[in-house]
Amino acid sequence: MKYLSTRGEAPTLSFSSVLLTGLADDGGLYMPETWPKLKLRDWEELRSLSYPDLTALILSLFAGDDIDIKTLKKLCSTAYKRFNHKAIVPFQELTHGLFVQELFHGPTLAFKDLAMQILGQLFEYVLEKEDRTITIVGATSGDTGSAAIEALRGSKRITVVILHPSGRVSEVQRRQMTTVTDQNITNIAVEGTFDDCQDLVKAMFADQTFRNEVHLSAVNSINWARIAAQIPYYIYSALWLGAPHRAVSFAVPTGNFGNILAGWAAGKMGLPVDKFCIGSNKNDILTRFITANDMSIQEVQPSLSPSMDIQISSNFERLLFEYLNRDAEQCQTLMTTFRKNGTMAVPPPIWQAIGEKFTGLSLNDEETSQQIRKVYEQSHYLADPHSIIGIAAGQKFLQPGIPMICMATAHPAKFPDAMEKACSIRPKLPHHLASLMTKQEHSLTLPNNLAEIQSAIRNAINRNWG
Ligand SMILES: Cc1ncc(COP(=O)(O)O)c(C=O)c1O
Ligand SMILES: N[C@@H](CCOP(=O)(O)O)C(=O)O
Repeated sequence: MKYLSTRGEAPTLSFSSVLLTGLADDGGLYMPETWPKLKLRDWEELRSLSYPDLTALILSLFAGDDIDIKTLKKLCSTAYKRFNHKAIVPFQELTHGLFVQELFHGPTLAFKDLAMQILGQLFEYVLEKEDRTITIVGATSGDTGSAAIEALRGSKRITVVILHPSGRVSEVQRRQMTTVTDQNITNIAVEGTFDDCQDLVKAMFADQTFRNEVHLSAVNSINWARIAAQIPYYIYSALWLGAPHRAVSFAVPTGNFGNILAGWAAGKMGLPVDKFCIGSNKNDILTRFITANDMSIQEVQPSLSPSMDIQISSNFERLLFEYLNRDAEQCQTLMTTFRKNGTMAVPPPIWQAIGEKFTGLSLNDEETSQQIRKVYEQSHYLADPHSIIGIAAGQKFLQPGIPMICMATAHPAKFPDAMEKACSIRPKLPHHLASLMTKQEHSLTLPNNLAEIQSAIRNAINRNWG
């Protein structure tokens, strides 16, 4: 299996190289050259597997000859040992035909653990095999950072630097990152937004000298391996609800567009999906695009769902590339003008085609609180301020006879203030995080300045490796 860049000017790479490369040399995102297709007997086999084995099988279709299935099974089994639910990704029917799939039973209580715990295993395996070291610089609006730190802390081959927008993540999210003391971990609070943090990461990838000097790699969903590892839970719940013989729909609270793109990738592999329902908070660029072909960047506004306070959704580029019939030149032109002018003129036929598969709903903070309260009162289900937006989108677009699976992406205890405001309940952190709020924090605060952050990264590398 080979991978090519959405911008068409980077070398094609194998799965392991894509894992270590992160962002393509030409600024594009890697995509599989062809989509692996699941045949009828594959579905039967998948149905009989545990979640870790199902994940290994799906990953083997993307890893090609790079990693054999036996190894993948071992890595996936280790990755999911730290989940505190037997089913790993359990789901339940909330109201008739509407299901909630909980993706937050991993160590940091958000869906990021599902891919990140595997990435940790994959990185160690490939780096060991190639006898290499890397520096990972990640951007987070709250959850990717702690999941990456938890998956990679203590690694001898990886220095990890996480950039988060200063003052724009919840206290629990910040502490999950800043209280970790392993010497390979550094946190930087950037004076800016998540989009600024993500732009800094992309600028570091564009700086070839720096990139080569530090052996830069990525844990954000710009890294294809992240997307690949998020595909299995879509297949898992759909299988239990009748796939491939019956179509399902998914409702996903969306920010960087990685999670929902993984579901769409499952569709490309043959999973019958009726609709993908995007849930946005007041940073609603994706919903504006779906409903009105308005892809214009507005200022990022802090909301009750901080992890979705994003305007520039990296993975939209992957979707665009595919709907442009893989015309990398056109994709490159659209993306470059988008960043230059702050708006993208998606050709109307492409917008219409996307609109046949995707729908969108956005909630402001007041609506988010109301929905949390309503779902709790009606169904006794406590959804966090991100998950509730997916649930609201699922409710809006539910069709008779088509199961709607709403992705619950974080545990409500990560956002106690928002939960208390919405429904007067302050959910408790699970036992393993009981001391989080009293531990000492360690982080740097830096301006949104590439040179200063690169210098801090060099210091982090020196501190870690001497
Ligand atoms: C809790 C939570 N929900 C939803 C999202 C949005 O997911 P994505 O960025 O993959 O669209 C995020 C951030 O990624 C998140 O942390
Ligand atoms: N919401 C994310 C933002 C980064 O998304 P990613 O999927 O590209 O890692 C976060 O919580 O950090």
